[in-house]
Order: sequence, then structure tokens, then C-alpha cells
Amino acid sequence: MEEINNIEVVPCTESDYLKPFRVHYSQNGTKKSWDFMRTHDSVSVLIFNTTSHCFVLVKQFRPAVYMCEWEKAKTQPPKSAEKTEEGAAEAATESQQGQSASEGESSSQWLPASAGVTYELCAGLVDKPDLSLEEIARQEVLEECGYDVPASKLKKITSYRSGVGVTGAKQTMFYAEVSDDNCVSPGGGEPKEGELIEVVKVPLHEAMTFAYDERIPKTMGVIFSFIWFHNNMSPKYKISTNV
Ligand SMILES: Nc1nc(=O)c2ncn([C@@H]3O[C@H](COP(=O)(O)OP(=O)(O)O[C@H]4O[C@H](CO)[C@@H](O)[C@H](O)[C@H]4O)[C@@H](O)[C@H]3O)c2[nH]1
Ligand SMILES: [Mg+2]
Repeated sequence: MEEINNIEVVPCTESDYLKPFRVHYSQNGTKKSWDFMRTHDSVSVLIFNTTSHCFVLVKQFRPAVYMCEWEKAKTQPPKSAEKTEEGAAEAATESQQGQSASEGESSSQWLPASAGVTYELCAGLVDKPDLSLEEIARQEVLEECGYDVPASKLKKITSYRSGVGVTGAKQTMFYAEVSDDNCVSPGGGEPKEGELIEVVKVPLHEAMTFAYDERIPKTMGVIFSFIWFHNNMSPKYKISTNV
């Protein structure tokens, strides 16, 4: 999908997206503190294409996911690298180097970009105070997936807190039925914002197997919304799945 290299990890001292804080408080007379991050709320949209009977998901490279895999790979080099003496020497050199660009380069030899690619619902940040959640969701459906649907066609499924330990931000999930007639562009996100999104379809009859396949990296939103659809829309679309 992409080629990732020249990795360099630096402290994040200022950001438009995340702000770290520490809160001190007393709970039942006991003094406590908690480190957390302020970030934007978000919307996500389960899109069902009624022409092809497929769910429309997005697939994108997530640096945060990639870095988790990278950290794990550093401490557990793959078996193929351990087999040869050369591989063992390489791994040893890396652990001595610390967080540097050269570490990234050699690590990427055995950690492909796909390690950071996840399947997700179409989603976006609530960063436009003048727009309703439905309108923000509508724009994300158009930008990321290429379907032009009116905001009134977006039905709220529910909302919940994501990352309660770190951000506690609220995500509101919508459901949108689209047809091939609503498809006006290939989607793919806003290139000027650096977005590089692949639109993927999951056939309805494969949805539950997809949801529980741990080899396919995905968000909780995908799993939950597929189950919601199964519980709430099954009669309408006469689904027979084995869950
Ligand atoms: N985070 C960040 N760091 C940067 O350095 C950084 N630099 C640029 N950006 C820009 O921020 C925008 C974020 O895009 P979206 O509004 O589409 O939001 P998503 O990243 O899709 O996140 C949603 O979907 C996720 C999956 O369901 C949920 O977990 C989130 O809660 C939910 O908001 C893009 O224009 C991106 O180019 C950064 N964004
Ligand atoms: Mg998005």
C-alpha cells in the first residue's frame, strides 16, 4: 500500500491534535493524579451499500499502530532474523542505538507498512464548531468514501467514550445506507491534509467472519457496528450468518 521509511521519533511538545495534561484531585479524601490527553470528539459512519450489499470501510496507515508494532518488533525480532548470525548481530546493534532514524531504517527491513494499516469505519474529527455532527459525518462520507448522501439520511446508532484512560473523547456513530447512484467520486480522503485512504468493501455475508478475524487489524467500531447491523437490520436484508 505504502512505503514507510526514514522513521524518526521525537517528543511531541506542541500539537493541534493532542494536548497532554496531569490533573490532581482528591477522591474520598485521598489525593490522586491522572495523566490524560485532550483531543477532539469524533464521528464514525457505518456505510451499507444497498446495490452491492456490502459494507464500505476505509483502510489507512496509522502511525500510532505502526509504532506499537515497531516497539514490539524491537524487543521480539522475527524468527527469520534470529536464524542467521547476521540477523542476530543486526538486532543487537539496533538495541544499542536507541530511538534514532537509523534504527527506523534497519527496523523497516523487517516491518512492512502493512503492520500499521487498519480497517476502520469512515470517521472524522469534530473540529468544525459551526457544523452539526450529521453534517460533519456527511462530509467524511463524501471525502473519504466518495458517496454524496444528505445529512438527513444519517441515522444515529449511539455514542460512547473512546480511550477512557487517555482521552475520554466522545465518538458518535451513524448509519448510512447508500447506493451506487450516490457514488460521485472514488473517495480517498483529502490529499492536501495528507490523507491517503483506500476504500474497501466487505460483503454482508462475510461481515461476521471479518469482524472476528483477529488477523485483520481493525477498530472496535467496525466490530460493534457489524454486530449492531446483524441485530437490527438482519430482518430487512435477510442475512443468514453463523453468529
Ligand atoms: N491525530 C493526528 N495527528 C497528526 O499529527 C496529524 N496531522 C494531520 N492530521 C490530520 O487530522 C485529520 C484527521 O482525520 P479525520 O478527521 O478523518 O480523523 P481520523 O484520523 O479518521 O480519526 C477518526 O477515526 C478514528 C478511527 O475510527 C477514531 O479513532 C478517531 O477518534 C476519529 O477522529 C486528517 O486530516 C489528518 O491528516 C493529524 N491527526
Ligand atoms: Mg478519517
